[in-house]
Amino acid sequence: VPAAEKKRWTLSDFDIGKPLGRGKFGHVYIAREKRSNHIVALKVLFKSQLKQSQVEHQIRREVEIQSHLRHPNILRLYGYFYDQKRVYLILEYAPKGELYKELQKCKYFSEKRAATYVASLARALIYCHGKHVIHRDIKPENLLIGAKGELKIADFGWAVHTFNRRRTMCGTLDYLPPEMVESVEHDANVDIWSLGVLCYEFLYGVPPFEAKEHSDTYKRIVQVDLKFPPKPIVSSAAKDLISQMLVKDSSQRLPLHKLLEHPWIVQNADPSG
Ligand SMILES: O=C(O)Cn1ncc2ncnc(NCCc3cnc(NC(=O)Nc4cccc(Cl)c4)s3)c21
Repeated sequence: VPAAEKKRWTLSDFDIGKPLGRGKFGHVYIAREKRSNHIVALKVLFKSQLKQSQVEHQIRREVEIQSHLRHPNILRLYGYFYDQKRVYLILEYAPKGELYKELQKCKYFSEKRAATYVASLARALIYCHGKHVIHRDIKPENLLIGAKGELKIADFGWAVHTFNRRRTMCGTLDYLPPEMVESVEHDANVDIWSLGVLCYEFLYGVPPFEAKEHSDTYKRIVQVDLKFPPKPIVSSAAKDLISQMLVKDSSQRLPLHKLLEHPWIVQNADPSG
């Protein structure tokens, strides 16, 4: 709906449908824009909660960043509006829902499915990095599934333009690379680390540095305490790729364009993504 982006949206422009999920800051509903009959997802955020979490600036940055991103594996944010108490994000609807629920159901993915997802995410991140945007919060909870089973990166609430890198801590610890856990300067290579963590979790069903206590996860990340369980059986090519991504020195991580040429990706990823 390109032309409509300039327009001032209000709640009366939409028929609201069933709730799709409830996040930390508010609920997501399926909705239909009345004039175009276009189906969207509407995320409703309470201003009170945004204020007390001091994340209003992040919403504005997210809208600004997302307004320039157009990629088949990035969930569109068409626009936003607000009323007295709430802020509404108008989002592309992902008919097959949340990836993490799919991962919980399957326990772990086949190498073909994992490689196809990782390749599509690598292409989306190459696109973002080309626009000096780093996502910084790549994890199963922020991945949705489109109508054709393709992955869509959602929630750029933690994304930044690389010229103004910030040291704020993100969501769950599991996905943070050493430089963010040690809160030193970080760059686009943080997304390569998180993609490596994601690839491991796709194949084993658990993230690589999981531990009971936060402090133990922190230690395992900064020591890059990477171990591959004996079960499920995973190819050495997959382990080789993961080992080249989960490298402490961010400049030594396998660049994303090299990832797309890695034998495990070439042999297992479905080119259509
Ligand atoms: O996820 C579900 O519950 C289920 N679901 N199922 C299908 C489906 N189709 C589309 N979207 C869904 N969900 C919304 C995904 C988001 C995209 N972008 C976001 N941005 C954001 O939350 N920003 C934000 C919030 C609070 C503070 C700050 Cl700082 C930033 S959330 C869908």
